[in-house]
Formats: sequence, C-alpha cells, structure tokens
Amino acid sequence: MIENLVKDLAKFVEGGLSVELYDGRVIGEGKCKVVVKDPKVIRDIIKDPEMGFGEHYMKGNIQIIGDLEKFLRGCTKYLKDGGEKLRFMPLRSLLKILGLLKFVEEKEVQRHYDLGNDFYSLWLDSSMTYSCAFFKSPDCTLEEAQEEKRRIIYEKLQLSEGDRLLDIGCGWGSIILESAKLYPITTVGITLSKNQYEYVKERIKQEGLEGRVEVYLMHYEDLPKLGLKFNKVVSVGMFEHVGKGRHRKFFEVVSKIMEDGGLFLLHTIGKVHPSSQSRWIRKYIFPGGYLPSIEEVLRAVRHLDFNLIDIDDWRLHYYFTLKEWLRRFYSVGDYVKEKYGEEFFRMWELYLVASAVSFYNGSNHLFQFLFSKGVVNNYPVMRRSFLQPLLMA
Ligand SMILES: C[S@@+](CC[C@H](N)C(=O)[O-])C[C@H]1O[C@@H](n2cnc3c(N)ncnc32)[C@H](O)[C@@H]1O
Repeated sequence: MIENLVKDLAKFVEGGLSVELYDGRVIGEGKCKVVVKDPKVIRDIIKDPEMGFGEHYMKGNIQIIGDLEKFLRGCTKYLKDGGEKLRFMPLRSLLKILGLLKFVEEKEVQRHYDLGNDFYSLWLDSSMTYSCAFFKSPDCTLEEAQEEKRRIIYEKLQLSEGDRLLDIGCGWGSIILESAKLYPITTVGITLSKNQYEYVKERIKQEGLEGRVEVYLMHYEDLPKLGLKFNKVVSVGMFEHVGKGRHRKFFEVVSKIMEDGGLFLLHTIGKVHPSSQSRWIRKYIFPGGYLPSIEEVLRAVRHLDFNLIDIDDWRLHYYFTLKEWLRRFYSVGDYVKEKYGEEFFRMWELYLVASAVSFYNGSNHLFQFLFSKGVVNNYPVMRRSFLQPLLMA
C-alpha cells in the first residue's frame, strides 16, 4: 500500500518523490525526499491523517528534504486530480491543513497574539502588520506592499476630514496610528491581545496622538458599551476568528455602532464555497478559527441594513506576503529554534508554508468586502486601478 501511494503521489510532486522509511527502505526516486523516522508516523497518519502528519512533522518524525512548499503543492494536486480511487487514500485529509483559522475564544486569541511582540517583530514588516499586503509590482518590499494595502483601504473608505474611524482587531495599530497622521480624523482600535494593547498605547504617547487615537482591550461584542458611533469601520484579518454561526451577530454589532451612510471595509481570508477547515491549524495555531465563504458572509448581512458596494480578491497577494514572511522567518530560524524550541519552529514553518500553498492553489482567497450602511449612491464607480502588473510569470 505504501509503495502504491508513494508512486501515485510522486506523479504530482515537481521533480518526483522518494520516501525513506524508519527501517531503511527507500521507495521511489526524486528531488523531494520524505524521511519517516518512526513507525508510529504511518500508524497515526492512517488513524487520523491530518493530525498525524501535522504533529509528527512538528516533532521532526517526518522530515522533508527538498522543498516543503512543492511537496504540499503536489499533495493538493494529487488529492484534487487523483481520481475517485485516490480520494479514499489516507493522505486526502492531510491536506486539510491548507485550510485556515476558525473562531476562537478570548484566551485562545490571546495565546496566539501574546506569543510576544519580539517573536512577531522577527518576521513581520516594520509596521507590524499581520495580514495580507498588496504588491503593486513583483519587486515591492513587504514594507512598501503593506503601506500600499493601507493606502487602498483609506481610499476605499474615502477617509476625509472629521471622520471617526474604528478598526476592529487593530493588531499593533498600523492603521489607526498612520491614518490619524495622514488625515484630520479620529481613530479607535480594539484588540484582544494585551501585548498589542500596551504596544499601541505606548505608540500613541510617543507620537503625540493622545485625544485623536484611542485603543481598547476588548471583545467586539462589547463595542456598543463604549457608547461611540463611527462613520468609517475597518476590520483586517479578524473576521477569521469570529467563527461559524457568529457572523450575523458580528454584523449586528457593527451595524449598532455605525452611522447611516457610513462605510465598512471587511478584509478577510475566505473560501469561494463553504468547505472543510483544518483541525491541525485549529489545534496548534488558531484554535477555533473559521474561514467563511463569500456566501456565508453575504448571508450574514442579508437581513441587516448593509449594502454591498464591492468585493475584491487579493489571493496571490497573500501568497507573496506569506513567502516574504517565510523568507524572514527562515533567516532567523536558528534564533527561533534556540529561543522557542525545534518543535515550535517546525510548527510555524508548516503553518506558513501550508498557508502559502493554500493561496497558491486557490483553496483560500483574500476578500475585501466593502459595505455601506444603507444605500450610498455618491460612491466612485471605479476601482483605483483595474490593471495591475502580473505578479506571477
Ligand atoms: C491577524 S490579527 C490582524 C491585526 C491587524 N488588523 C493587522 O492587519 O495587522 C487579528 C486581530 O484581531 C484581534 N481579535 C481577534 N478576535 C477578536 C475579538 N473577538 N475582539 C476583538 N479583537 C479580536 C486580535 O487581537 C488581533 O489584533
């Protein structure tokens, strides 16, 4: 059975595939070599393929000598194109890893983001933005691409004098801090992470933005308690935490704190159609996260007073963002292994590569939904630019 599986899978992995088993047997030949160090790997993958692969990869019981991204890409292709017979092979579930995120409870969100500002600053750009950037051209730096993403958001939100902007899930504050410097507006950000909250508070002081920028450590459901109303709202990379069955409630809250005629830009990873989510990612990276489909987002606003203006898909931009995060992550690999341990390194490596592959192969997308509260007819009818240079040759 293993021989057949390797032979079939090898057809889909660029450069071919060989597998070296714990007993010294080598099956197949190719550029990518999978080393299986422990007989438990096979047992656990058969029992629970996705979790089995993920956990043994983290522990180093499975090693990929060659390109992990190409290997995972091959696996997805194999599962997609491999025909009816192959769909029942154990590896099918393994690539569920390529889904992302699902709703998490407060403590779980904190566990992820409070890993420490130091850890994230090792591989994020200098604005500490932890979401998809926009690469105007393939040679943009990550810093430039994150800045470009913010510019697009400000334009889509038509920021102008006197606006009150809310950022739900503001992270390390790049939007609320920068937009308040660029426009005569006031901004408010909320986050569940104590580290992010302290960091943003300090930046507000350092940059003399007191009175114009506020940050709160709070759950979005508590927003109405602030007693504030906003005419512009943005949420970037946070909706993935909201969770199945809670999307409608999220929009109800946003509607409560928005003024009529206001604009809401929702930037989220998503799926075109509802599909399965990764149990491994939920256990180790984003416990509880859920990636909504377009349909689920639109269904959630159906009976509310939001009117859809535009949907944009930045799928390949997230692939490039992840590749850049990964490049930076690898460049500090030895330090990460020493400080956080080998298993932690391998867990984050797998998460970043699997995520990159999920955008490359089209399982995941990055959507920007733009809604108005009520019908707004004085919105520009054209996007900033329809023609972007090709990102992929
Ligand atoms: C992926 S980060 C994105 C941060 C930032 N928007 C960016 O683009 O860099 C998700 C953010 O959502 C926040 N978050 C997650 N669940 C939340 C909740 N229930 N209420 C408020 N914030 C939440 C996290 O604390 C974190 O700041």
